[in-house]
Amino acid sequence: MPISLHPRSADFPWTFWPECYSNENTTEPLCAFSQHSFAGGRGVSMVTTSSDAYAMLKMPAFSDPSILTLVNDYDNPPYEEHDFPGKGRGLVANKTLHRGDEIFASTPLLVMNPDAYELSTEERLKLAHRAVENLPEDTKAMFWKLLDHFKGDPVDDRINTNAFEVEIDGQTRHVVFPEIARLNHDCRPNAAYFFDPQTLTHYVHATQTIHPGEEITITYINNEMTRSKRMASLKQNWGFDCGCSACRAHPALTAESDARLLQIEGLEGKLDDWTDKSEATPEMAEMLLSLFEQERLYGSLGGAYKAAAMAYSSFGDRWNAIRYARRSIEYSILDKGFRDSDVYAMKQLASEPEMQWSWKKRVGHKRLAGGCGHIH
Ligand SMILES: C[S@@+](CC[C@H](N)C(=O)[O-])C[C@H]1O[C@@H](n2cnc3c(N)ncnc32)[C@H](O)[C@@H]1O
Repeated sequence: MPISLHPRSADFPWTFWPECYSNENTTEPLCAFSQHSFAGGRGVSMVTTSSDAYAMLKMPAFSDPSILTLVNDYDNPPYEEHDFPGKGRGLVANKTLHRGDEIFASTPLLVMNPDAYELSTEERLKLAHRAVENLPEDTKAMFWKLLDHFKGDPVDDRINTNAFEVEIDGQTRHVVFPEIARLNHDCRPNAAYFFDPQTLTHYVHATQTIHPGEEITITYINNEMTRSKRMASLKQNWGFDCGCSACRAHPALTAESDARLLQIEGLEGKLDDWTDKSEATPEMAEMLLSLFEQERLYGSLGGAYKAAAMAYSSFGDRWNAIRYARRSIEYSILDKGFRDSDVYAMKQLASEPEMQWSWKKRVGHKRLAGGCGHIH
């Protein structure tokens, strides 16, 4: 049953009085909070506990509105909407986008705490509907334009079709960004995204050159899996049969691609072995990079460049360690964000390789470069 939350005070930060529900499974009531002033009037609604909602208010996204001045700017977007048979609407570049160019920077219109699943379905849906109903009119209209793939409850369905799972303060949240929800999936995408929890901003950047007329795509899944696993994951979690070129390829080409992906997995394991028995060499890291390029997994190159930087560092090769650390930063920033620990570690490696724990760690290990087998 609905319950009341706090006595109303003069500095009440929400636009409406929150509607709340609880039961024997919930440790705290779950409520629908809305704030119209958020992000320059775009507004946001959250279905969460009171303690979580008030903790969010202390985050820079709420406490320092000036940090959001450059986000949600859609006056002159580098894309147009098109219809794609079999996958609905999508976005197509209307100018050349280079690697690193920003495509979106958006704040959410809905933040859902998965603890709401502890409520009865009826109460959870009441909160979700209340959260949408209480958004500013223009923002609400953006929500209703989103695709409802599963054709169930209209609010729940739009959330399930379009929400991203993100971490805010170490907690999983399901979050809806209306602009990014217009991007379709491709197992070999040309754009990557990351979420910055401090500013509650979701960024999308090009990871390779995107020519005018090309569809802008992201991956919805871990696209380093083999084709059958990728297709099963998309079907199970998103409810569609993937029709991207990597999924539609001839079985002979798919077999080659799957073999490369399995080799990537094996090499990543070897390069991550820092024991005395490690067989890792820079040549393995070069092979890993080559496989990522062949697979067109540009969004994941940050991790491969990191492995290469560390491999060279471990053999005391200063300039190759720096070269690959710089490349890792360039890619990882687009895929993991500018506050990511890998980005920070690679910045350290690029500026002072000799001071890092990996430096010369494998000097003395065998470094077999392969070759023709002749004895010279
Ligand atoms: C977040 S929405 C993307 C935008 C959506 N196409 C629209 O019309 O609003 C996700 C939905 O788009 C469709 N979709 C996205 N990528 C697809 C793909 N590669 N193949 C088929 N359908 C796809 C599926 O219906 C999926 O549930």
